[in-house]
Amino acid sequence: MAGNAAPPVDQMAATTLTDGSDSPVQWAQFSRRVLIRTIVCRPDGGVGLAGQKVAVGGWVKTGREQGKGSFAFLELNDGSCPANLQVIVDSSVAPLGELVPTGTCVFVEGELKKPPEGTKQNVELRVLKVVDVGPVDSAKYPLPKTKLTLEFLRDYVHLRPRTNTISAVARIRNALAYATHTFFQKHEFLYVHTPIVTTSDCEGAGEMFQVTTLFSDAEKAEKELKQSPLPSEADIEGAKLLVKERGETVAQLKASKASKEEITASVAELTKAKENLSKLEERSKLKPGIPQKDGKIDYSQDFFARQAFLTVSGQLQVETFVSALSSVYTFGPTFRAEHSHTSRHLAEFWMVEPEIAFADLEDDMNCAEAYVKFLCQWLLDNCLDDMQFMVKNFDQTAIDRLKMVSSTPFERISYTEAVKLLEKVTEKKFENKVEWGIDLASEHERYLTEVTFKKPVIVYNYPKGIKAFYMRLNDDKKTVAAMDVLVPKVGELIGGSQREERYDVIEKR
Ligand SMILES: NC(=O)C[C@H](N)C(=O)O
Repeated sequence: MAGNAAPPVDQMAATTLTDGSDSPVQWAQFSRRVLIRTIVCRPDGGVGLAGQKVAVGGWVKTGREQGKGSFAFLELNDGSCPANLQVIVDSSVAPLGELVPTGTCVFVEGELKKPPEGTKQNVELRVLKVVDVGPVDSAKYPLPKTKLTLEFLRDYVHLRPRTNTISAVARIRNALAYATHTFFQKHEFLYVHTPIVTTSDCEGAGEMFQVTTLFSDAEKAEKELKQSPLPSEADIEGAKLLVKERGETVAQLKASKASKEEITASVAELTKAKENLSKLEERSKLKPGIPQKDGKIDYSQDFFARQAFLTVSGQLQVETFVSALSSVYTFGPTFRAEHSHTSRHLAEFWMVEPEIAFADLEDDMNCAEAYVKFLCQWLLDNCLDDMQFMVKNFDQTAIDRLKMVSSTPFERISYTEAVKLLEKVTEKKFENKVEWGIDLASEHERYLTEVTFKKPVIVYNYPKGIKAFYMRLNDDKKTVAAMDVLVPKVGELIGGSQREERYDVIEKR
């Protein structure tokens, strides 16, 4: 972006400057600019930086010429925070016309100033030099200033990150990923990468996406066969004969003690004939379509010589690591090919899967509760402005819930108690009947957390029939040491369990 920009050399020598103020400007270490976040998101809104020189780069959110074209206001955003920096450019500094269209990329140097009384900004940038401009043809720029639907944005994948919503989501996801690593690293868990392409389907957690090259191989074979037909048997016989003849020639030359050159040349001919034969034989095996054996698809001819899938969970693989490295976690993409189009079903999502050594269900619940609280507090501490945007546009109670979840001890009740509570509910008719043994539906989970307790709830000790084989059988022989964390407006957020360590017990399940 700033490739041919002359760096403001006097300001580059140090990463901080104390130019006329006690609070220094923070220069980025790997880019010749100051992040807009470090200006406008300071507790004083940037006013303490007035008088200091900076360079900033970003994309114009809105721009307008004022004073009969004598200067322009640009609202500049560089993605480091939702807020924009107000930038003022005088017509004597640069032609204003190409700076103002929404979407224009600009890299400018200037001086931070305290704006006149009565304006909403705490600080603004008076441009001294426009270093670089990436102009936009406003007639063709597809993102108008009006609110756009997420559906509409699907057609503008390359520009989506310029929108307030997608950039806020990106910053929030980044914060949550950072918080996740911070939490587990702080507690001495080791981050383990489990395979994304796998032959394991864990507990049968969901429908799997298959990974195969059989289709592309079949298409390639079909195309090749159209271009040149298969070699005939006569072609192959002819090639075999040639190999035989060339072999005999070599033998004769050797027997008659011919010159080294003659023998080398005839060996080369023999090699050529052999190569030609093996090519023909290879091609003669080309068959159109998907390979079949005994009426079924022959996966021995697939890329991995067996069926392979995108992972639905790294759990079983990470369990092998916990048994050697103590506490570990995975954090990566998982895939489920379920045809349920709800906000709770995604074909691709990121999942955190910790495994704790020498721990029981209570440790598991303590870890889950601490982790959820940590994430909520992290968002309040690091992403409040993005969360405020979410509250305004998507989810009115999001911040209230973050505050509540981060500060309230989670209720813990057994499945049996939960069912008893739900059976007593009279003011609401559930679509799914409540009785001991059912898998709690989303409506039940949400009732418990939103109505009964009005806070996060951990339900534990579920009937063994509805839970996975690896969960530890309790002494009552009817339930397993499993738990689900339920939170308001979402329902189940985490599922976990104590692992069955008794070989004879797990073998029977
Ligand atoms: N499927 C689940 O949510 C349970 C979870 N995989 C566990 O570790 O127990």
